[in-house]
Amino acid sequence: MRTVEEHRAAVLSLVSALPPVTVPLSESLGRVLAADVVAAVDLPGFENSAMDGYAVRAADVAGAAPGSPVFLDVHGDIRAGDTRPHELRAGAAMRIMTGAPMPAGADAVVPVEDSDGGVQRAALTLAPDVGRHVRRQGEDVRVGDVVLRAGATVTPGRLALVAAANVPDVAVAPRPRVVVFSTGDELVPVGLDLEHGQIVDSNGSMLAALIRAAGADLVGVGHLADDVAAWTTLLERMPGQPDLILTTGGVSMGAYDTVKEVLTETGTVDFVKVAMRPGMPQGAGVVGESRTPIITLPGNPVSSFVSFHVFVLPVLRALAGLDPQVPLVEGVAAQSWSSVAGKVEFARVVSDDAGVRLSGGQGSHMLGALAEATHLAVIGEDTTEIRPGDPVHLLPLVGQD
Ligand SMILES: Nc1nc2c(c(=O)[nH]1)N[C@H]1C(S)=C(S)[C@@H](COP(=O)(O)OP(=O)(O)OC[C@H]3O[C@@H](n4cnc5c(N)ncnc54)[C@H](O)[C@@H]3O)O[C@H]1N2
Ligand code: MOO
Repeated sequence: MRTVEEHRAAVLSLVSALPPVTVPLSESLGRVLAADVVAAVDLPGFENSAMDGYAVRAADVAGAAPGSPVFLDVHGDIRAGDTRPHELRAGAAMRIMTGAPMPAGADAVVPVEDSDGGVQRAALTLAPDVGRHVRRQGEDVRVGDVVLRAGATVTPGRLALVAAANVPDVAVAPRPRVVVFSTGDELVPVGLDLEHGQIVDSNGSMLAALIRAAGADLVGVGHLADDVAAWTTLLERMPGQPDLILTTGGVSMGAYDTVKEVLTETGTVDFVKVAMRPGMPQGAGVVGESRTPIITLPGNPVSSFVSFHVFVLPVLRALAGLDPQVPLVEGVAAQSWSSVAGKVEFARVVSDDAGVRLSGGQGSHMLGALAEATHLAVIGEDTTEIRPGDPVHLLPLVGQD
């Protein structure tokens, strides 16, 4: 039997990083930056007022106070967006609006609330310190500063920073193109009437969602019956020019495990047992003239879900040029449970302030516990018993808040 690490290394050896893509900033939300972003301008780009009021020389209004105003002539208005150069004469003030450029010679702003609001001549009742209510050029960001590092995910706040830094396009990690095939004669699309013996193809919906949540592009999804001819045709003409093909089902020991039968014949896909629970039967290799990487996941829904997190997610990350390994987080067990010796167990758990608990029944067909889980608890092959208070390594689930 292969170890989890050995099989992960085997699937990772099938892929190499795709080149980064450049996208308009408006399309970058949620994407991972592939290069540092460098500011094209200072922020603020010029010295400007933080308040609606009067631009002054602080020295000209020293001594102003409520009840003992200083009177200054007002030499015009400066509005936000005014691109003309202005100069403040000694002993005068200019009305200025929030965001408007400070006139040369001014070094402070008196808010309009601390005045009589005069337009020709104003009574000012505040003596501001030098620099008061003035936003200095470059105090936030300097032109040439790295404002975001490669690897950062673009959030609305970061997007605002890049826009303000006047950078219209960003290099981001590519979205790998993935196709998914569910296999098995028992599968029926969701919403149709089920005959006895039939089930809904929930893995198709699940894997499509996982692929999208992992930041990849789903470029094809389908169902294949356990039919060798259909498979052979498909392998000759794979739609969607995918970077990765995923299948679920048909990889264990059954007499009708067609995926295994057809792909074994190609000689380029290995079927192995991995020392893990769930997710023991796995397959991986390349298919077709394009030698497209393929990962064949076991059909049991929980096995498929766990295998996605343990093997497919690192491959998608590697294709996107990211560190394949998602960091584990630490939790503390709040209950006891037993784990099988000799296999790594990926238990479906809830982890919150109350600690780590199993999220429900752990059968590899049990979707109830999957739906409630926040993490997979990674229990080493030598551990057979988890007790309350034990530290637990946790793999965060894709798409989980
Ligand atoms: N004799 C043995 N039998 C089994 C072994 C074994 O080693 N020896 N391994 C078991 C383990 S572990 C797993 S996991 C499964 C893997 O089976 P397959 O990958 O061949 O998957 P299927 O047989 O096609 O289906 C298994 C199970 O999952 C349901 N299924 C399949 N596809 C879907 C889908 N798209 N959506 C929802 N549910 C799906 C299917 O109906 C079966 O109940 O093999 C064990 N057997
Ligand atoms: O290992 Mo299977 O994946 O138990 O369900």
